[in-house]
Amino acid sequence: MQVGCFFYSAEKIVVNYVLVAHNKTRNQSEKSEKVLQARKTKVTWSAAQWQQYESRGVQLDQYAVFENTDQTVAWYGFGAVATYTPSSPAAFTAVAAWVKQLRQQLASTVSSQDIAILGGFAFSTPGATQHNGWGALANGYFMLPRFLVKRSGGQTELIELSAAAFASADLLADFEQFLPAIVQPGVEVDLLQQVEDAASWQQAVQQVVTRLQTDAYLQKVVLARTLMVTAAQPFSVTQLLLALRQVHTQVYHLVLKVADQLFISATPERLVAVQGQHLATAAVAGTTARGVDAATDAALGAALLKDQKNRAEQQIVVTAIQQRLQNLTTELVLPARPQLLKSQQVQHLYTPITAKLQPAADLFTAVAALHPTPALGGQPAALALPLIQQLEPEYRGLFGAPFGYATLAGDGEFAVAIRSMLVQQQQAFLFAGAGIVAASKPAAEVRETTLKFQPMLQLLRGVDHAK
Ligand SMILES: C=C(O[C@@H]1C=C(C(=O)O)C=C[C@H]1O)C(=O)O
Repeated sequence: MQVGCFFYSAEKIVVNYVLVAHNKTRNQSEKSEKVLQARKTKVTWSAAQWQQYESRGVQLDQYAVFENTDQTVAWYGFGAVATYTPSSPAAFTAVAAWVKQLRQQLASTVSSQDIAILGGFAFSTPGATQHNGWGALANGYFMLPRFLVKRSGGQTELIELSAAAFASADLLADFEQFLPAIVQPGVEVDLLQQVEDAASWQQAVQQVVTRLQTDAYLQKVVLARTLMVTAAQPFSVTQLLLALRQVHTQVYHLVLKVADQLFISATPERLVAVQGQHLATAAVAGTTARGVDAATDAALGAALLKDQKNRAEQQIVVTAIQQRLQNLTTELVLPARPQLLKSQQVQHLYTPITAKLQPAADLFTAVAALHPTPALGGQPAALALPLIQQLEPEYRGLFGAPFGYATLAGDGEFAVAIRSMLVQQQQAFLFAGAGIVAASKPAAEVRETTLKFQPMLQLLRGVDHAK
């Protein structure tokens, strides 16, 4: 299905408009004082109408997008009723507690399945001097949107959330009123300058390889590098999002805009999805290029499936995920051999994994157990993460971290925010990493990360040049 197409029933139905707390939540609501109002309506917007709403929405101080890889589930957040920056090392527990608190404050018959927070965690806790360009996003950032658009099961719904009375009785009119009137124009930008750290990064990779060859315990370290791109004019958020949907299909689309900072990811990698007790995750690691034609592409894929170094690199991820889910789940199911996961520029080894969550576990305990998998951190994490901290030139911020949505009912999905960048006015910081093992060749890892910059570079070059 094309992104941005909303051709559903022509009728507008206001499902809920409830202003009083129900009994169950009254005590907690009184304690936390605020009461969260919610109402929703089914919507039937055309693609053009949706595009208009989005290009107005991106001018708000907060805008967020989560679209899953086949575009069957999507959440969009326009503005925020509340925001949360999880600054402690216990970020996952803190966000879980925030979601619980929101659920207790909900004073509406709109289902908690239809209300979600959106946003991303930081990859790690920033050190005192490590914030670099991340600013307000340095610790991760979550929002409970003021207006949510939810797309799932072939339907699109608009949900309004408010801590005060609604502006009018008409939800759609409130939405129209809330959005800035002017559509952001799409401007052509010239990429002026690219600053990369390939040479020094290659040396860091060599250091890691030496360490891997001499340290009996260290198996894998994922090292990332950055590319800074500066343009003559500020990048247009609207143009970037247009290109994101146009160029990158079959991947997640993740967007978080806070004031003048914009984080974008076109990642193929799921961290974890939870629906009821059902959990789905994936081990994604090992990389090769896409071929110029079908035959070359298939040959590259077949070679990757047979390659011992890449198979070992990916098996480390599979094994770690199995171990980490052991105490949280039952009925863990996974195929014996990896498959291929293909996106625009690269293909990976991929093992989908499903399991049943134990009653005491939930989406956030699963995120906490899994992040970072050895696909982004290394193995063992206790040795790999300090090396990353020491050798990487830049703080990762949201790069490689869990980004997604969580409903107030407890379901949700987090992707691993790779193939991503932070855009601020006319500057963009791109991130790309590669799993290093004892058999890695530093020059090949530079080529691999150069390839992994391409998805975001394409967006910066604009829709016209993107294909
Ligand atoms: C770290 C990145 O990708 C990860 C590393 C991979 C690898 O080393 O082969 C493959 C997929 C991702 O899990 C990235 O794209 O920046």
